[in-house]
Amino acid sequence: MTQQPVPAAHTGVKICGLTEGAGFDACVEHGADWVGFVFFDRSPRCVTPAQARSLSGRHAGGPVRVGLFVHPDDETLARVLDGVSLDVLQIYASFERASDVSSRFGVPVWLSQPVSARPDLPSACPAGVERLLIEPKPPAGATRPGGNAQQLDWSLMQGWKPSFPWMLAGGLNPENVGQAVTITGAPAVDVSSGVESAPGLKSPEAIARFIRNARSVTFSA
Ligand SMILES: O=C(O)c1ccccc1N[C@@H]1O[C@H](COP(=O)(O)O)[C@@H](O)[C@H]1O
Repeated sequence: MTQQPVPAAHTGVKICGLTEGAGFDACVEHGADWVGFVFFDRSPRCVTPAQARSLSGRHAGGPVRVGLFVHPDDETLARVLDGVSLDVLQIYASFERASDVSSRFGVPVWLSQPVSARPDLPSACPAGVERLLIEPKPPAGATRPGGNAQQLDWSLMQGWKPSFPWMLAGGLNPENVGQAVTITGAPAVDVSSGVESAPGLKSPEAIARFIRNARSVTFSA
């Protein structure tokens, strides 16, 4: 029997930390799969629910809207969800809290998994969590757990083949994303600092190049 070619799937791309219209428009124009809004007041990308709603309203449809939260309490999640419609909650929390948020709010939850050595790579995804984000542990003295333009040692991930959905983040940019995908086999990538012209300000040109370069690498579906 003749072997059928395996269709190539494209690498999923999330552009995180949108704060203004030109960056959001570039995500839509160049076909980002997800856009992220940061609800963490120590980030230069922090937005209010009203700002996120206004950006979202620029285009019907378009990328899936992800809200990013750091150890959020229920009140914060409820207040933000009251102000803007989000499709996914990306959180920094324990496995238990992530499962709890998923069942309380009925919105898909993604959970950050900080990694600095191979044993940190998770072998399972907690119940109710849709996807794990693999990113480096923050540097000593960091004021936020992500968005620090810090790169993971991708070689740690060679041969790691999880059976659950995951995404690679940390220090990615248009120049290194192709190599990151090739080495790690990441089905999806997430970027913030690497597509900015200044902290909190996205570069439409860098967004276009990041998406193009991430998708220039194909993997077997
Ligand atoms: O972007 C932020 O400011 C941020 C704040 C707090 C937690 C996470 C944050 N960002 C996340 O980290 C990844 C990687 O960022 P970078 O590309 O290295 O700057 C980013 O994509 C967000 O998911």
